[in-house]
Amino acid sequence: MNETLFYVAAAPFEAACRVENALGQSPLSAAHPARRLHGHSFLAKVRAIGASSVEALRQQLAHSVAPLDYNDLNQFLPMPTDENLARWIRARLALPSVASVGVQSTLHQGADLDLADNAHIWRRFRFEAAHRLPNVAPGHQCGRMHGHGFEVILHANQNLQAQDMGVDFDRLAAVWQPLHDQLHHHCLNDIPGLDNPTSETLAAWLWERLKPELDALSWVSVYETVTAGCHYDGQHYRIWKDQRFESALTLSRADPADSVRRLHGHSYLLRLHLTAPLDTVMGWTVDYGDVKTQFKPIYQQLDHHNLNDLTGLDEPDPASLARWIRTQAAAGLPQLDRIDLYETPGCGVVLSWGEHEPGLPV
Ligand SMILES: Nc1nc2c(c(=O)[nH]1)N=C([C@H](O)[C@H](O)COP(=O)(O)OP(=O)(O)OP(=O)(O)O)CN2
Repeated sequence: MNETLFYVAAAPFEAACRVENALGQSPLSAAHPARRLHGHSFLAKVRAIGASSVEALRQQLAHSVAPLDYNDLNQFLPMPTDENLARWIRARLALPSVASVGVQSTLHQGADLDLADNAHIWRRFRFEAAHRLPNVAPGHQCGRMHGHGFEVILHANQNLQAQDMGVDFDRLAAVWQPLHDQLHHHCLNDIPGLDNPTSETLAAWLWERLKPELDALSWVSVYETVTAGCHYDGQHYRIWKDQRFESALTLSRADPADSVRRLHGHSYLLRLHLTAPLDTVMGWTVDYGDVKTQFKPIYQQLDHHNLNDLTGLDEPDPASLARWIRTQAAAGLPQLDRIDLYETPGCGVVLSWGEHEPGLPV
């Protein structure tokens, strides 16, 4: 399977806007609050195939959004939807290697656009519920009644066809609301169809109910905990498990003037993605706990260590480190097909070699 390496970077900016043009026209309803002057802590994101370094890409993105910071977006673009902002930043970045540019206006919603204006619109929701997994082995922690603050992301994919806006975030909220009412402050095991409420079962249950309401729905993501969850697209289950490690490094091949040649460190975030068919008895693909167990020997080499001491890794730049992790994890985690490795929040690499949707941006 071909491997794709994306460099990813993020840059924040604070800005005011009004989602209507100078003529008072807007894709939003007349009473929509976003038509009033308001502000957001925006986050711009870029994903590029090839960059001299993650930091270079971050600096290019930060430079591109700098004029927008503490400014009025309507002075820069007539209709400052997240989609148009992504287009504006993409044009200013002018990097041939860019795969997508995203803008999120809040922590809970955003739009990512590729070069052909294929848009990925997403919005995050949350509900609080109890559950237990009835088929796990005796003593497994998830067999006990417990609960989570579950988070769900609804993803919609469409080509924008030059429109200012794709699927309205409010539309995502509207289709979500009846499901929130069924799930929030309930025990999932009591809900028909959720007698074995794994992340996988829940993602498929949500998909079946939402897809007829929203044709553009492309994925449903269920965050069972802050470190683990499942994406489902009507056919494929893709789970992830996050690991954090604290490591020191020097990058001896960097430019002589670059401070990363000095001994420094990062709090890394590693997201392991696995694709596997559903085990219909367990209701899951691979137990998150097993992912953690299989990864433990690798984790122990990474966490609170100097990455320059790792055997078989010449230089611990994020791309080389992600490839090293892929090699080390292959035997224990054969279902692994993507690794996201962030050195700093939003900045790192995505290494993908799976068959299905390597580009899912979140
Ligand atoms: N593939 C799945 N594996 C597991 C599921 C699931 O739904 N699908 N569910 C569970 C448990 O319900 C559990 O609550 C979550 O598991 P885990 O990530 O192991 O939880 P931790 O609190 O131990 O997470 P850490 O952040 O690693 O401490 C189990 N597996």
